[in-house]
Amino acid sequence: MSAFVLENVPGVSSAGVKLQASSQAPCNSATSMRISEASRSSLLAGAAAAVAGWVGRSRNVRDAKGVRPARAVTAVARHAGTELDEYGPWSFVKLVNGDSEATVYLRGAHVTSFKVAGVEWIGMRADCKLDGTKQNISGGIPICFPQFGPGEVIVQHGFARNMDWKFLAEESSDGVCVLELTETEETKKVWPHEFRCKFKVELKDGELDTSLKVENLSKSDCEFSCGLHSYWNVSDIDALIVKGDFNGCMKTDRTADPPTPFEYKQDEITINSFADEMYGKVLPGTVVLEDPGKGELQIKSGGGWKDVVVWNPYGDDKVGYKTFVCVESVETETVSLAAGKAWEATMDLVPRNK
Ligand SMILES: O=P(O)(O)OC[C@H]1O[C@@H](O)[C@H](O)[C@@H](O)[C@@H]1O
Repeated sequence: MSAFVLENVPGVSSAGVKLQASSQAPCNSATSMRISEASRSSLLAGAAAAVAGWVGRSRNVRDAKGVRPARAVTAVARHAGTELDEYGPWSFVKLVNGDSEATVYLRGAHVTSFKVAGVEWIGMRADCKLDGTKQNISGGIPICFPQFGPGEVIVQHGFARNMDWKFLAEESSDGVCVLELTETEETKKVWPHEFRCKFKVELKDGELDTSLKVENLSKSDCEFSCGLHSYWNVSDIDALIVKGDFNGCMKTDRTADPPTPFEYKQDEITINSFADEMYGKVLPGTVVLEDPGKGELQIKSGGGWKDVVVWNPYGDDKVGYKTFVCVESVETETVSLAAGKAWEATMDLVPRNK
């Protein structure tokens, strides 16, 4: 197995590696778009360099630990690999492992694609832009931190999803990427804490595991709420069944005025109108999306995730409501984290294609 990280290489190498990866299985439209934007001459030069392996590019290509790979980069798309692409307006990491692939943008540490044998499980909204013209990515797996939902000082769903996270090459490896976010002068204006968030995404063959760690690096306690506002790709929202340990939980219809919790008495959720619902304290646990058109997705949430929020703007064609559902792993209650302490939560995705 050879894993590598492609650094910001001027000219040929970046385009060449993307050509190799994309010619086997394009990951998403952004990848294809970037390749089509590349000049023919740099693609050809890059392709030649890739065929020749890393020879002549040893200063440009290294593995996650800084060691030159022992085999040509052309092998990476068929085995576990991790590639940083800094060619376009927003950088992203492409992970491959067997017949699985995933894409993670540095903007928001945002997973925008997870495919197994070509079947996409991540939902992207029709109004999503990956060209840098919109501050946040609409769809995918947005990380809402340090606030889930609206607020007066911090933007809706927090600032973390609107910021560029740092790719940690030294902590990443075959099929694994780790991204980091720390405070800035801007974040301190709205949330006066020093912190480190790390988001680890590990692509296995047929599974994608994520873990979010929040460390309080301040000298005093900090408070936050947090969530993965995950969008899942579905064949048809009307046919979808969401299953989980919901029977007996407290459900809040957040569109009601006032939103009053009541006991939910089923294990299934179906959606046939605008939905913004919170199912309290049903995690850690597994929620399953049963999609007659494509198979099932197990969403296994652990650690600090406690609540499930279901959101779908039913009827809104502009955002493509029919082919996605948000089933979110959330901690809606305020977490109080002492100085020097860490909070952690995991979400693992296990799809089974039809
Ligand atoms: O459009 P956003 O900010 O990505 O969030 C999507 C939706 O997320 C839901 O949780 C909110 O209740 C909606 O108000 C919001 O529109």
